[in-house]
Amino acid sequence: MTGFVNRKRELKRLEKLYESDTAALAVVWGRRRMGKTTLAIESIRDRNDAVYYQATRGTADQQISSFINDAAEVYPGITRIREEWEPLFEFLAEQDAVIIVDEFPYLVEQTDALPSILQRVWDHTAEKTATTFVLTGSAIGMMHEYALEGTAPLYGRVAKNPNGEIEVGPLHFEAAMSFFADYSPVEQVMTYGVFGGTPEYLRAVEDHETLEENVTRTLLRRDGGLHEEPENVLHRELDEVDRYFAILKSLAEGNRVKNEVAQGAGISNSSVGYYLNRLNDLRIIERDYPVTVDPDRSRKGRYTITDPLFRFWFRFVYGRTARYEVYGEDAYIDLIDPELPDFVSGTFEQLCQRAVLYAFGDEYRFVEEPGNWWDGSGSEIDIVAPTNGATLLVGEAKFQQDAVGYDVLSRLESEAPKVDWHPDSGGDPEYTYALFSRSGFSSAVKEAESERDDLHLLTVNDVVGLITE
Ligand SMILES: Nc1ncnc2c1ncn2[C@@H]1O[C@H](COP(=O)(O)OP(=O)(O)OP(=O)(O)O)[C@@H](O)[C@H]1O
Repeated sequence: MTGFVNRKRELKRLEKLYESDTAALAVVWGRRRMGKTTLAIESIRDRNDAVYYQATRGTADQQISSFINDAAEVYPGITRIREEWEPLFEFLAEQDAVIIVDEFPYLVEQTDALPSILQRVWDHTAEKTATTFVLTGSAIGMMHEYALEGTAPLYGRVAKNPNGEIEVGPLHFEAAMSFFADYSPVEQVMTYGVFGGTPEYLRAVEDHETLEENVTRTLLRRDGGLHEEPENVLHRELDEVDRYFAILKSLAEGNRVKNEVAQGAGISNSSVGYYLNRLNDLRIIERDYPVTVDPDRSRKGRYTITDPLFRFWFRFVYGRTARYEVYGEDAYIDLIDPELPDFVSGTFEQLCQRAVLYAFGDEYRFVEEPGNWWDGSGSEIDIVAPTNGATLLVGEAKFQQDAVGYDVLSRLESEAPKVDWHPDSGGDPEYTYALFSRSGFSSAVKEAESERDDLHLLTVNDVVGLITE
């Protein structure tokens, strides 16, 4: 089994808080299964001043007594303290302890004054010590309510510290690779494109043979471990779940602009924004802008389902289980496999955007993260990367099973001048073209590359190699 992977940045931030001479209150948040517990435990592995308590559902008395038991392993004196949260926390703060309360929302469900109690402990005692309190929670709405929003009781104390808020998101491609290191680059991109970077989902597919087997076993079968996962996450996090289902289904069908999403979901345009924002808080969807546009001043945003597993589920699993049962063993080959290259192409595109930084970083200084560009009249380019000079790098990424032909290059050349970008020095941009392909290039394209300096060809092996090097 793969050991602990990555999370170096998050560990460093926690370590800074633990080592500092001043008190710190930190919140570690992220969707369930992202690895908050694993991170918290790893962060105190070599410490002898840390209390780790994993809250479970139960009465407040049970929770307090479990907390005392766990804390007493490190601070035996705690058994003499009155069995109430306030004096217990004060006692530990006075020892300069590191205190991790995992799944803090379970405690608040029983003791709704707990955020205010903690606030009091902070102001009376903890603030003058070198203690660190870490609260984790996967109920994102609740973590916002208690600590992350401007009006939340603990907000000021968390926000005061630059390392106070630690969001645990999906693992990047290169970290996720450790779970399927034996796969070829194409299989790696496809697996990441279906399962994404949630460690628990990657655990479900490591040590297994093929993508077909993994998808069939975990997602298509009624008893598959991930068969109901997106549904469970939505039910756990949100009210009015039907509306969120309708919106995600609408997005999975290809609607991306707000009013189209609303229309596809059968929800009024004026209320859909609220639901989209909540899904954005959960990091299930995001709003993208053309790379040359300032998001704060643009109305051009398009929504996408960012989490690959959610995207896959809403496209291929939701409402289709009975059909897969009828197809039996052929379900994957007949119904999913033919659509997968198209489905995974968005993930491949994002990886190509990142690869641009490594492939061309020595030659150009990019002034924006490479990203998509589109206008309102049907023109679109997969990769656009403005530089600090006169060059605009433009690229197309193809994950199809055919070699990329000259038509792709011609189209890119005719679309490039439509991008609304000009060099700071004035004048017209010079273009550098990059084509990315899963299945190689036609001889005409290869010949063009050998004759021109402004054309670069990269395969999926190059892309994966550049990112993971
Ligand atoms: N950095 C990591 N490297 C390797 N495996 C990991 C990593 N993070 C998490 N995992 C694995 O993913 C699974 C889920 O992790 P974990 O329980 O820590 O998530 P969580 O965010 O605390 O979830 P929940 O909120 O549901 O309790 C576990 O099997 C864990 O071993």
